[in-house]
Amino acid sequence: MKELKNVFLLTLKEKRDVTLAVFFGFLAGIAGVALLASSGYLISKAALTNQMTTLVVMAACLKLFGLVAALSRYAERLFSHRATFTMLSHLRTSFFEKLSPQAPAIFHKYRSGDLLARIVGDVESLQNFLLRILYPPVVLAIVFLSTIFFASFFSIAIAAVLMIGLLVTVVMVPAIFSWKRRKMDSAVRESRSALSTETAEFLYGFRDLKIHQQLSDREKELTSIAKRYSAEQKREGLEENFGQSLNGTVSLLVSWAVLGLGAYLVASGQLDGLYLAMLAMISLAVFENVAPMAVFPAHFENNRKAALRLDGITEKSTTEERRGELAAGPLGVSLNHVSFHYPGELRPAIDEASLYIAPGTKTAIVGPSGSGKSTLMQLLLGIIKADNGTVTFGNQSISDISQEELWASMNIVLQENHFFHGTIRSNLLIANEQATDEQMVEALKKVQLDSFALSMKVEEKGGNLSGGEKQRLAIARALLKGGSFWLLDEPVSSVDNMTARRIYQQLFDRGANDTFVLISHELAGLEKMDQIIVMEQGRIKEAGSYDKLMAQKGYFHGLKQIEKSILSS
Ligand SMILES: Nc1ncnc2c1ncn2[C@@H]1O[C@H](COP(=O)(O)OP(=O)(O)OP(=O)(O)O)[C@@H](O)[C@H]1O
Repeated sequence: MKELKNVFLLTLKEKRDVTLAVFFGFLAGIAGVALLASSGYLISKAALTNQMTTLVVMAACLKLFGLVAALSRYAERLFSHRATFTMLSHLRTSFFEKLSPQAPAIFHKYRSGDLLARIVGDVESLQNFLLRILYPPVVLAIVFLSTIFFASFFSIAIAAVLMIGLLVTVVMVPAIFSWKRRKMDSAVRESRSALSTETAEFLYGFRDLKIHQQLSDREKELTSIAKRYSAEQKREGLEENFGQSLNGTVSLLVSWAVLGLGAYLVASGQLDGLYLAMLAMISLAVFENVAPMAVFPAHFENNRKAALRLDGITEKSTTEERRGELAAGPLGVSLNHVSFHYPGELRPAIDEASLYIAPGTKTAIVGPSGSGKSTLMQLLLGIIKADNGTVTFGNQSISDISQEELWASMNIVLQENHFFHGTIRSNLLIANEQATDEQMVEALKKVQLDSFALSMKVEEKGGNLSGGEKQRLAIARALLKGGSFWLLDEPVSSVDNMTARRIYQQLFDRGANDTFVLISHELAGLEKMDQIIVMEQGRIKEAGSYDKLMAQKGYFHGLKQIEKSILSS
């Protein structure tokens, strides 16, 4: 039950609506009982006596109870649904607030389809928390107890039968179904998540699957997952129907028992025959309210699992508050014996790395593919957290700095950069909403994209731009940002050498006093860097200026020789 504590607290934020929903739910239920009770009484009275005044009063009561029942049901629906939708909006907001600090590292752990299934499906499942879990048992209990109390004035035995009926339909049957559902795994939820995940993979990889003639195989796989999902839904539906039927049967049996017992009591002179029809009708009416309890176990278990899965994503995110402030001006950064393992990997991607990047200097990080350069970048960005060791900006540990503050001071260009459907202008404004057209045109010029008009259309994911154009547009975006710490992960790998050099020149001229950290496969042109850090298998092999590393005749020198021999052959 503790899994649902958070949803419960969010629902309680809507105390007023919840209380009104319970009140009107009770009123609708009790008015329904009163309606049938008075009609039973009316029928008996009409059959056994001829007091017109009583009949007229009872007929008026019938109308009144009918009206109250209908209006109260409307009010109950109104307040309960309003509370539910407000609670859902609180839930989405609080979930998103917990989730967003974990992005983009969260994709190391969850596939995007699975996340979508959780964000949409599981949050939606929780809309049933108030409507089907929290208040139906409360309303039902009050309606039932009031009815049993009323019936006890006429016959204690009939009140006891109603009480037994209550215990069976509200406690026993749901408890048995709850226990059964707990034993079943959450197959529907899991197959829904599998369907969503595989559909996302299918859509992302559609082109490649088509090229490799794997489309039909994947389609078959997807169809079988979809069928499994339908089958699980059907099984769940049947289970719910069975619960409802069982509860309905028990309710009718109880009504029969009331009638039979009532008839016996009338025959033995212990009950006035005038009340027999009324008590039988009461029993029929009160058990009508029991129907929601049949689906209670299904909804309870669904909600419990949904809350558990949502908590699973966000449990680590209730992180400590980060209060540290970054110093003004260009930043320096140091790593002290930092290690990092990707989850489930044996080999560390970063192994005991220590380095210092002074403020206002230019550092290149080089090394073979897979040596840990991008992982190091992610550590500097705070996207992933070191398992051991410390990352410090100025004199602040990265764990004390809020991600927003850190990123606000950085100009970041990654290997892959996202572009939104829109125009060049709208994509540039992401970096700086205040940027003027002149500044944007100037930035485009600096990355040799003078031919681009600001109004030029950009397709989804920059589909109409070449790889090199996308990289240059990303650099233009970074130029507009105005931070003083540059993190560039192979920013011009798809750009021709001549253009790449011009762009670097522009960047270094523009940020003469800024700190640059550049990841590169290219060993040419590193003479201008203040420091070169050479990585291999997650370790820092060497660090120093170009001249120092060449004079040292170590690893970097070796790489340069290999490069030279390849170029000359
Ligand atoms: N999300 C991940 N999960 C598990 N292992 C990963 C993940 N990302 C990278 N790795 C592993 O970590 C190691 C370092 O990868 P990283 O991307 O940092 O290398 P790199 O030097 O940037 O490579 P490249 O030059 O090819 O971009 C590699 O062995 C890689 O397989």
